[in-house]
Amino acid sequence: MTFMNGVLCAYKSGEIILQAAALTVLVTGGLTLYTFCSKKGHDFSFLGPFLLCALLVLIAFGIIRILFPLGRLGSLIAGCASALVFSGFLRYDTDNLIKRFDYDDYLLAASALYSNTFNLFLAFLNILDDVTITFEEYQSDESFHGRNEAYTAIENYLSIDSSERASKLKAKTTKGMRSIAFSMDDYEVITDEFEGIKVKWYLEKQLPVSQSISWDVSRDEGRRCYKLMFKDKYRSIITESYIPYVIEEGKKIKKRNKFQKLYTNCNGDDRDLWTYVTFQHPATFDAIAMEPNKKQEIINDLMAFTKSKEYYNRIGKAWKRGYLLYGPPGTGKSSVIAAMANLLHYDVYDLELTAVQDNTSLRKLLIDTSKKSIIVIEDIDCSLDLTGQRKNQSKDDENKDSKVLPIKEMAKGTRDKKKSKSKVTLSGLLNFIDGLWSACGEERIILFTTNHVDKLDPALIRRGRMDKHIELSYCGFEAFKVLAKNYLNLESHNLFEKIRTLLEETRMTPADVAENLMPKSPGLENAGEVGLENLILALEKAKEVERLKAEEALKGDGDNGELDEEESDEEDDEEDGSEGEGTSDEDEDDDSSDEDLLKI
Ligand SMILES: Nc1ncnc2c1ncn2[C@@H]1O[C@H](COP(=O)(O)OP(=O)(O)OP(=O)(O)O)[C@@H](O)[C@H]1O
Repeated sequence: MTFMNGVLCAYKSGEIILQAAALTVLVTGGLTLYTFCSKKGHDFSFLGPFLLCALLVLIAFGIIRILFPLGRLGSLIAGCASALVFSGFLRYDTDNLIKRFDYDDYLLAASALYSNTFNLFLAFLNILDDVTITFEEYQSDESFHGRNEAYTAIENYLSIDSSERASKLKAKTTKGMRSIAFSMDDYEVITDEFEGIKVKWYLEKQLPVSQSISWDVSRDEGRRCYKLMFKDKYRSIITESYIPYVIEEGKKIKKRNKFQKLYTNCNGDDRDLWTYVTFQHPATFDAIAMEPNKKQEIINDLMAFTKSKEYYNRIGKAWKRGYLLYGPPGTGKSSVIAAMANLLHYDVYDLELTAVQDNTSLRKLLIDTSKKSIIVIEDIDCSLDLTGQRKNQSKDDENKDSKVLPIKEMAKGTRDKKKSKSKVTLSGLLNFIDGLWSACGEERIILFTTNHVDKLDPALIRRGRMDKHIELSYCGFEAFKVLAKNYLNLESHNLFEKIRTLLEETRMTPADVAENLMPKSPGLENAGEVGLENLILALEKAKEVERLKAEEALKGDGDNGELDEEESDEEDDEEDGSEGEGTSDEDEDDDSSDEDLLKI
């Protein structure tokens, strides 16, 4: 009984235990005194049968409460009734001890008195009991594998400092998490404090009700629930402020601990649509060389998107946003994607269209992406042939007939052969972006990159599908300053002005600027100056090459006159035809283009 008492007290707040103990001492002392004082007066032996009946009723009520929990009111009634019954027993047993028991019965009388006092204490404990809120691990209305999000958040929240707060801990490593996670063990109690209010968290393990075979291993070993205990007077603070706070904090901790993932659909394994590796790209917006205003605009746009759930609901649109990043190679398109993922802490799904068999597979891939993710299709102009097939088909046939294939055509032939396996259509892709299926899952960013924005089908990149078009261009002076700060830790230098002039006169990608700035040997003393001089040399060289090219072009124009013009026209036509691209085609085929099979 003493042991049981100890266990029970461990799960109650100290204040309640003290109050219950004080009440017990008061009632026990008062009744004993009264019985002693009325030693010769009243005879309480008549109470025996009544108390026995009352005890049986109490036991029956207890069983009913186990089968049909009657909530707080039930425990209040049970507490008051048992306080009365055991006060009666105390009175009755003390009376027996004084008047009827002889020396041999004292042991029995002492145990009876101890048991009465203990039950009285329990009754008071029951009356003064804390409010308890239970958070089940699995909710009955959720899908078979669904875990209660609140339970997971609480688990994460309690894992902070749990190694100091709980005496028995569980340690686990989870795929995709940064470190070993400690959490309180079953039947452990952790005390927490919120705005000066003390609460207790208790982890209870419920044994499985049915012994039926389940494929879900985690559920076979029994479900768990967290019980939050607090005093009734704090009910509103706890339910309105503390619990939302715990859940919010728990989610943040999960986000902090979680590794971002980089998924790919090129896995060669039919079982999993996506396979992933840990996403560890270090790019941040601070390191992106770009006009500061433009950079800030992108950051603001992304942040606004993450907070726009209500807004998207109100206007009746799926909560997703399309970005088109375009610009020459080496201007930082991939780096911006990585910076976006790091800023938002989203997973990245790198969708390789050439590996998707058909529209159905594309839809399956979409459904299988998680929320809070960025779906990327890089170099979309290389993945898709967007100008319709009829013209290309005839061109392909022509190519097949030709005996000697130029290297470019041979390469294209191999690529097309690979592409022909895929039957993804433009309409399939458009549906992927903003069709009915695109609304499965929320908080998603769809991102296309291209080096040739002019070659893309307008339907693919119209506003609404690709909401924001971001051009990444050659390095300007502001972008250079970011690179100089990052690569050389230089914010100003007397060579900056010269570089500014050269950058205005010639075009160089941020990738090339970065490469020139990068110190070539570690620990160089004047690395900053050497880097800047390297860049100046490279810029002057690039300027000279551009000048020579321009001169040659001018000279060529003068020599060849009209003949060259005709030839170049023919070349252009050929090129347009062979690549299957051109705005006029798009216009002609505008309506049918959505339905056309894309060569992937
Ligand atoms: N705007 C930029 N800011 C900072 N670094 C850049 C920028 N552009 C390019 N770089 C540097 O150049 C390298 C290549 O850039 P990145 O791959 O992002 O260019 P890209 O435009 O995606 O090229 P591609 O079109 O060929 O894929 C990066 O590793 C990065 O270090």
